[in-house]
Amino acid sequence: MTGRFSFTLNATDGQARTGVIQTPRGDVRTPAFMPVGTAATVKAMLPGSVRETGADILLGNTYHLMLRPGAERIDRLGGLHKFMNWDRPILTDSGGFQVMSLASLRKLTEDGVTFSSHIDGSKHFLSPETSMEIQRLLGSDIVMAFDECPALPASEEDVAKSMQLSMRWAQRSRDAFGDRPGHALFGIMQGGVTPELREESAKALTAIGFEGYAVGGLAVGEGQEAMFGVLDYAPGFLPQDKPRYLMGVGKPDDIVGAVQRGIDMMDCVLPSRSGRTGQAWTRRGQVNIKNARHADDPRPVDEACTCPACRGYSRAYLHHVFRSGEMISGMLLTWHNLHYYQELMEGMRQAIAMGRLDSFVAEFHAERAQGDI
Ligand SMILES: CCCSCc1cc(N)cc2c(=O)[nH]c(N)nc12
Ligand SMILES: [Zn+2]
Repeated sequence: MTGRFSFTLNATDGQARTGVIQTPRGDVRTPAFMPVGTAATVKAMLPGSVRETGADILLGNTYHLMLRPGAERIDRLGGLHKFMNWDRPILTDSGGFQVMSLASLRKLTEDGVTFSSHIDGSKHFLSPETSMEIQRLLGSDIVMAFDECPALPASEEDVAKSMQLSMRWAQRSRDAFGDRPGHALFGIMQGGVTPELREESAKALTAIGFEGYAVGGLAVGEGQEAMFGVLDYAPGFLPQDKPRYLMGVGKPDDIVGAVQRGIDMMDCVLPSRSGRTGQAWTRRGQVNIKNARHADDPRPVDEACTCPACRGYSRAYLHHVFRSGEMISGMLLTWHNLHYYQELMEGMRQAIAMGRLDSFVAEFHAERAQGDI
């Protein structure tokens, strides 16, 4: 595969930016929302359907794929793109975050993390070097540095120690990544909610040099106010000419606020996970389709939505198939939610390009304030 990885900023509006990440497997329009395909699938969706919602890039998980089916097996079968039938860009997380949230019997040292699989209890080891190798075997286009995301609550001293470990791991990730034209390695800023630690982390990562920079250590229970408090300054510590990725975010209003504060890329399981539980995200807020009030409602979830769920089905039908536990229920609402998220991103990209993000955001909040009808 030939071609380069590059990022072009096309317009700014306040702190917000819109641009394009060019990769050999295709362009990623920013600000971008990246659906999560944890175990080589965006749950309840075909790859072609995910593309139809407007997604330019998907996420994969080193932790899950190394445990099952195994990175070597995926490599032997032609890599993750071929394996999951998605030929556009894939970003993979480095695994440390998932180890700390999913695995058992974890032992963290300077060298890396040993842990037991949450699937079968087998023993594994992840380090910057093994994470880079796994992500190379998967063939992902954007590789994340191996980091540690401290669980809350954590003292400032512990957050500082954890961030400094992650910065040493960032250097080791860079060294192990090697020279891979067309592929990108992103560093991950840590530092909790302490400006000085965030700045120290940004300086360390910038000195190492990455093709993009993530803001990690957020969306871990700190709440939107604290998260926005960090985003009011942290993106500004990062290089202006490189993509900024806020990990694990979020609800639609989190995403809008993050874009306003200079974030270019986000990912979250929320639209797909909540779609499987009957939660629809709309311009007018959340709709719990399992609520009895929808049992006889002939209207679509959102009259203005052009997704297959809204074009072809009533709330009454969706209510019925969720109540009956039919597989189509999660398929339809996952599709609707991802479609809504991508429409929100396209709306912000256009608004930034026209210098009217503020009025777009005002309209976004005004519509949600009306609530569902
Ligand atoms: C497929 C999931 C990607 S985002 C996972 C994630 C989510 C959140 N909230 C934080 C972090 C973090 O600090 N570091 C890393 N590697 N990942 C994080
Ligand atoms: Zn819809």
